[in-house]
Amino acid sequence: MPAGVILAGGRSTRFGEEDKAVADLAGVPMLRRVAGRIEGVVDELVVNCRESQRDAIEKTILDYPHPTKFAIDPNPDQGPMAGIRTGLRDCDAEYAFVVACDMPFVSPELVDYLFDRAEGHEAVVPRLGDGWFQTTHAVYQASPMVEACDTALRQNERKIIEPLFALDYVVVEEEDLQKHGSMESFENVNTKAEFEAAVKRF
Ligand SMILES: Nc1nc2c(ncn2[C@@H]2O[C@H](COP(=O)(O)OP(=O)(O)OP(=O)(O)O)[C@@H](O)[C@H]2O)c(=O)[nH]1
Ligand SMILES: [Mg+2]
Repeated sequence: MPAGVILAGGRSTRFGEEDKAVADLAGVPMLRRVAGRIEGVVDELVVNCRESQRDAIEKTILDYPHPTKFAIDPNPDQGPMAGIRTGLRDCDAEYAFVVACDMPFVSPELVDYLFDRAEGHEAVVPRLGDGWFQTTHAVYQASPMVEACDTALRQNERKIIEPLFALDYVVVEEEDLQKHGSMESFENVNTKAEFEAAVKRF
């Protein structure tokens, strides 16, 4: 089975003082919820974050049913694409589902479908009706994506979409996504208000 990579190296500035990754979302830290949602479709978990976040996050995943690993950003604050690179570099599996720590409604059915679509390709990226590529809710073949990220970063390119164009990638459109899981999967929690609204749904 493939790996799950959870990105948590951001500063949660819209959220406030607290690290949203470990914020208590109706009794379960948000990152732990994300990990739990995908535990049936991955068998390895890699968490990307800064060194200073590690202890607090580690406590929340001690009971995870699969091997877990931390991929610590060598240079913090280089953006989510650098985080994807750091996380994927530490995966044992050939393919990984990369997801942000603030997507607590991630749908395992949808993730499984993205894995299915990845066969024979280097990336599978959902695109919603608004036209945005959901690069932090996507499947990548680890080694080509790491290489593509390294190339982009070397060119001082931090746009998260950029490495994709160096890969053989599949785009899964909203109409297709809707048939394979809930669109709640793509919701992300940035502010305290969004967080409180999410609490009520659990
Ligand atoms: N490794 C790493 N991950 C990041 C970085 N910036 C954002 N991320 C992650 O990318 C995902 C989406 O980012 P945002 O929703 O902007 O989260 P954030 O940056 O922590 O929050 P804001 O400060 O409010 O933008 C989250 O899982 C973040 O943890 C970064 O500089 N490095
Ligand atoms: Mg941010």
